[in-house]
Amino acid sequence: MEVLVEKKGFRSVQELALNSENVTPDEYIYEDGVELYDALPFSESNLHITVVDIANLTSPSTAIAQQELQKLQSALDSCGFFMVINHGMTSLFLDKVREVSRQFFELPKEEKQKCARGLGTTDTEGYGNDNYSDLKRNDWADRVYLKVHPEDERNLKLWPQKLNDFRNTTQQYTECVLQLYEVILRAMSKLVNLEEDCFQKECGERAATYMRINYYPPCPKADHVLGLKVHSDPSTITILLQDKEVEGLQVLKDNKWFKVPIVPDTLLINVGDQMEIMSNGIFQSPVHRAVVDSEKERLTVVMTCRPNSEKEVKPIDKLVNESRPVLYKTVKDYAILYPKISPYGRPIDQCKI
Ligand SMILES: O=C(O)CCC(=O)C(=O)O
Ligand SMILES: [Fe+2]
Repeated sequence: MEVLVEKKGFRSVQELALNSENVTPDEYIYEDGVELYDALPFSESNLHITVVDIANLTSPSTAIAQQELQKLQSALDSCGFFMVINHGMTSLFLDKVREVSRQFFELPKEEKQKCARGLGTTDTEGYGNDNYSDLKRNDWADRVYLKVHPEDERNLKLWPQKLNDFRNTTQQYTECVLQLYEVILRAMSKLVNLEEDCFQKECGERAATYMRINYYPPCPKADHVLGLKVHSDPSTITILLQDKEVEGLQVLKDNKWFKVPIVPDTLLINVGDQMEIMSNGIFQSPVHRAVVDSEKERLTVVMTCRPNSEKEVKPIDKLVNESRPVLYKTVKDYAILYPKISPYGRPIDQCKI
């Protein structure tokens, strides 16, 4: 397995960072520096991101829930990202999720390789990175990408065997995330005056959740590489656990890049492309990217929730009318297909009618 992976060019960024003797290979380098990438200016200020209180959102008091819904609305209108508090997960538990994720990257190379992804472009699950020889630039990151739900569709041979707590913690985290997911989808349905379970129904039975652990080693040329290219997420929504100390996520707003600050104990949520399609463009998926640090590693744990890959996803009928005609084509298995067609920026632009 290892030989095959090496022969076909899998090169872990983690190893590269250790062995590079301060030389960063060209295929990672943006010559003009990442601040100028796409000629979009960079703001030194942090983006203001609305904090939504899940306890309020689910409060039996209509007035309290309504007030919180308005906050969610303003977050979705302003940048498509929001933070949540009172989500039911303790600080200690979130630390545990980060810890088992980090432990994966501390495993010996041979152990990590046992979980290596296949090499086909649709074999995305497992350990590796998304650096293909036909891309112009590589990302300064390795990742582990695993289907965590539905449980009987887990590909357990790609899960690390030597980490005792990995499976339990991931199981627990998945359960918590699925609950949160439901609360958010219900709230978003309410915001567009649909039945509360409408978005969930649109995702089909056995909708999928994937966990993606992003590991960004430090890079001596940090201001000339990207940890993750400019993209929007192909998910319905994405639930992101940030690194505890090291910032790196940036969001595009009004043609400027803004830093997303770390707020302890919150989770960060963003709209994905398939929600944009279902909502007929009422909710928009934000464009974002990750930068890396010159000295410190960074780790994020991302849960992407998305429709069943067999389900046709299209704008919901009730959100189509004379003033808002159908804006998107019907798609199927979007999360696999579209990023391959357009690995930069917003593949969803190709679904616009
Ligand atoms: O690591 C981050 O901050 C961003 C991760 C991300 O955008 C993704 O995994 O889709
Ligand atoms: Fe993303």
